[in-house]
Amino acid sequence: MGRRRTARGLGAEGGRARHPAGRSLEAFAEEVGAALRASVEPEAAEDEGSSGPARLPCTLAMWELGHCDPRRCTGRKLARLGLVRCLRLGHRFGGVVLSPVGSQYVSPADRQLVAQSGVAVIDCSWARLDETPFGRMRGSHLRLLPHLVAANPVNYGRPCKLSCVEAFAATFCILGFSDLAVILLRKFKWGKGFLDLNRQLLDTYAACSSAEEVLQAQQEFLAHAKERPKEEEIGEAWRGHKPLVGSQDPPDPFDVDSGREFANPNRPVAGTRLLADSGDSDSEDEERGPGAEDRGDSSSSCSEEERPLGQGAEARAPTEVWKGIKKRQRD
Ligand SMILES: C[S@@+](CC[C@H](N)C(=O)[O-])C[C@H]1O[C@@H](n2cnc3c(N)ncnc32)[C@H](O)[C@@H]1O
Repeated sequence: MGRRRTARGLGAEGGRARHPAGRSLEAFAEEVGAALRASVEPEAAEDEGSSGPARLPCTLAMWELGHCDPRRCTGRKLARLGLVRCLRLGHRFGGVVLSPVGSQYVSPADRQLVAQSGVAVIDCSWARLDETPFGRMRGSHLRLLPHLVAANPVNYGRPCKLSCVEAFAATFCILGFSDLAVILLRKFKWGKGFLDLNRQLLDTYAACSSAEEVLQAQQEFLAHAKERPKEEEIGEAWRGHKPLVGSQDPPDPFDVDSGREFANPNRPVAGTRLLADSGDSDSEDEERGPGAEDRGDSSSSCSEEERPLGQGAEARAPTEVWKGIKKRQRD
């Protein structure tokens, strides 16, 4: 077969050449910091001599099944922004594959694997898992995320069924690379809410050393949550915890053919900007809003197999960075 196509200067191996084998976790962590700085201060990165937008220090990829409304789909938005590359069905991905059919949990034991080979998601509909060809999205490291709660406006407060960007971000937080989570989540108005909602759990999982410890931490958390009736707003969502595969759910509001109006009983009723978005997690105005950094092509996201990896941002604690970003946007 002919050589694989490259896109926008990305190497034929989807940036693998830029992520040298044997790179230490310390070196990776430094690159994470540089990526965050470059994402927050792209001008400063250029002053330091890097040409063009900074790249993420590891590959982010997705198989895109075309189930979701492109305007709402968080994975497609990341692809449009050049932060995620798209994979063809049949393509094997060497890093962690976040999958509803995974059986082992993401844990800090995956740090080296992710630093070396990256993370992929499967951009399909939660309501159409039965017709999703998981066998054609191959990988040796399928992973589930432990219990966390969605913060995107479409599924706010629902447990486990995260959007693509939330799944990537959760993985990076559990692995101790939370700056990468910030780089991705800051592309969404509601993104910081994901970290706020899940901070305690993410910290707990990040302090584990193995998938077994993560499982145990989750079980302890869920057992404790059951004993704590109605203590917190999203408690209802926790009690609704169901397996990812085989549950009888209503249509996924992210889907192409779902109506724009739907009710999510978990969504908060305070009058925030987030609530003004009528459930559209990926609206065009958001992409053009401050900090969205869209590179223009908003109509297609995965037409090419290989997409460039993206920008990055600043080596401060995530919350601090977020405050800085908000201040810059106000100014
Ligand atoms: C089902 S798609 C839904 C995408 C959504 N429409 C969006 O806009 O991002 C979400 C993907 O994120 C990953 N993901 C989300 N929650 C997960 C979990 N609890 N465990 C493993 N992977 C998960 C999987 O790759 C999953 O297929």
